[in-house]
Amino acid sequence: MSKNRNQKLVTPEIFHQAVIGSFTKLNPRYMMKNPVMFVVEVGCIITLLLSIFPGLFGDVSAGTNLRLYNVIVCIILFITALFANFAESVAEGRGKAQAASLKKTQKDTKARLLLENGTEKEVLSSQLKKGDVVMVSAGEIIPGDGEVIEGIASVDESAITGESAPVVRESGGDFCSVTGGTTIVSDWLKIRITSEPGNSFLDRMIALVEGASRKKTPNEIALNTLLVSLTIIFLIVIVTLYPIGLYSGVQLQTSTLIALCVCLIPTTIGGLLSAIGIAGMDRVTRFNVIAMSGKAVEACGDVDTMILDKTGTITYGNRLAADFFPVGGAKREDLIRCAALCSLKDETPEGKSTLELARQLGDKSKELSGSEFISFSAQTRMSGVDLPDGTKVRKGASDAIEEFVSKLGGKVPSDLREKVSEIAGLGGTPLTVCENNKILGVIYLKDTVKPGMVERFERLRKIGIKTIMCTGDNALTAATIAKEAGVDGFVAECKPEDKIKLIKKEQSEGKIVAMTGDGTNDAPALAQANVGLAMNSGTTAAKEAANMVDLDSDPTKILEVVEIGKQLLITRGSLTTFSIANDIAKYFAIIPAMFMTAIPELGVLNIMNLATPYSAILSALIFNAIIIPCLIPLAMKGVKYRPMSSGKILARNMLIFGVGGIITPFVGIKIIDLIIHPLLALIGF
Ligand SMILES: Nc1ncnc2c1ncn2[C@@H]1O[C@H](COP(=O)(O)OP(=O)(O)OP(=O)(O)O)[C@@H](O)[C@H]1O
Ligand SMILES: [K+]
Ligand SMILES: [Mg+2]
Repeated sequence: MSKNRNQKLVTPEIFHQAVIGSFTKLNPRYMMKNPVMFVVEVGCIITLLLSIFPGLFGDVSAGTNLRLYNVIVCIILFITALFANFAESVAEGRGKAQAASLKKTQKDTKARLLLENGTEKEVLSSQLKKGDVVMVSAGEIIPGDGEVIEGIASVDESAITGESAPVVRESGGDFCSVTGGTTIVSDWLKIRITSEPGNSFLDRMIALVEGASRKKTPNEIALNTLLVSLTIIFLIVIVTLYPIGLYSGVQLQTSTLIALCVCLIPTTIGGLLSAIGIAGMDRVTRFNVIAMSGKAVEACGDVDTMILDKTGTITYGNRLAADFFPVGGAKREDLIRCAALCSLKDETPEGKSTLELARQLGDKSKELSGSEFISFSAQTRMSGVDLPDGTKVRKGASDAIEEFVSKLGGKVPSDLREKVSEIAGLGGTPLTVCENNKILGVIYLKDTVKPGMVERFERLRKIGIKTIMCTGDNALTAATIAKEAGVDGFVAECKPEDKIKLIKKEQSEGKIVAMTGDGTNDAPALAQANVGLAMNSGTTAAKEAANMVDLDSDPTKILEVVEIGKQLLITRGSLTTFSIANDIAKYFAIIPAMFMTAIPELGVLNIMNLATPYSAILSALIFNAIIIPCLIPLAMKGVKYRPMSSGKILARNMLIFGVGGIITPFVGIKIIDLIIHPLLALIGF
């Protein structure tokens, strides 16, 4: 995980940039995108005018310096707007810092383009087009995103993943994808470029972490609408207060009305909203996951169902051959020989380890010239070889082999089922081996459930997420592993298209579905899922279909990403509750103080016992401003939560942030009042 990524909330550099950003974002054209803060800015401009022409709107003052009062309100409003901009700039700054380190990787490098006549031509990496084929050898930088079409090499991807251990990339299979900017450490690769210039993975990643391509998410838009409605309501309240004041013999000054308005509109959440969203994406990036949009991160928070692969996700995935069991009276040597024969060219972990075990047991079978190898596919669930003499040797899922043998007129030995069940009962994968129409026996493939899985699924269950394990394995193995890992459900003998069916079924019940995938096979399912997390090592098709990519290619990462999404939603909900509760509390703090002199009965409501109306208003306004930077750390880090159902989380947070939101301003405003009242008294307020 992001070991070399900066974990500090704000570095001096980010702080510096954010201060500059706070001012440049004051541009009204930019502020308008955030209507709540725009109202603050308009208020600031009006009070500025009133600082120059105090009598502009016919305000009168009884004994106090009206101009000075307007100046003070104007300054506090200005600072409020700056604080909100600062929050957003800090969040953006963290992304920009990451983008800067990525950009270092993005320099133009030389590339060796292979021409059709077989010769090489040196070009710049920026000139490479989709479909070009390049040669890259040890020590050279891979000039663009692509797929390996020949060769096998170890690649240092630390430039983008921060992970220093090199990874193997090879043609075919699920580890054929390479990213521009990474370096080949040993051997060579022939690569077909898969991205157009300027639209590489790195380009898109930089744009995303910089926030350049950030769009408001549907939830943000909905919340914004709510905030705007509240703002309009409070504007109306303030406008009607003026005649009410006149009627009861108080002439409220324009600055007071503006101050009151700003205190009442939801500036806290208005100022922190985009920072919360950016921070959510940033937190995902820190886990070395690139989210293609804020919407994707947010969807994580709504996930109800998580679909996980068994092999490689729940288990280690390097299924190792552990033993050979002959059936139907076949000789063990024959079983081992055939298992080895059909694994000679099988590059899967299953194939490699079968061959290895066979060799350990003394097998010496060699490739016969003219043999035709049939590689494994998830569709057929078997692999094998057709020998020059026409003999067909296969290994694969037992039901697939049984069908294969039956078609050739063979019989299924009576003791096969028993052996298969025995292996499956241990959570292992049985691979049945046949030579033409004769079943010889079973290979026992062992795989282990990763440690800590039970706890992780338990956590997910508590937050109301259902986990379903998908596997191409037989039902018994699936059931055993599912039980051991503690998933809620499983689908056995699952083909790629079954995954899409499963996703669609869940979605038709109104569920939000998350899944991970690596191969091209997974691309349609990744696209269908609400949250699709592709492995960086996977094929380009899978990466393009997904809305998130894990640079570390760790399929279990989906568990963390979903929790980050949940945390984003909880943080936003909590701070919205806090903000609105705050505003209501301020109402009760200021109104009695304002009307106290004219309507002494209101004195009963003045429970806070604030010194003077001026002190009350300015204390509330100051509190309103400083609460924004005080909440930046919470907005960025996210509200801590314990795994429990959404309903419980909501109730708990309503209590903490709602009640807290009502109490905090009472305490805060009172303290500020105690501090500023003597100062105000000095200048005649
Ligand atoms: N190299 C192989 N040769 C022949 N058969 C294989 C090979 N690898 C796997 N199989 C068989 O095909 C089945 C399906 O494999 P597949 O990789 O699609 O799913 P899986 O690895 O069991 O599950 P998951 O979906 O979690 O990866 C396996 O259960 C096994 O019986
Ligand atoms: K407010
Ligand atoms: Mg598999």
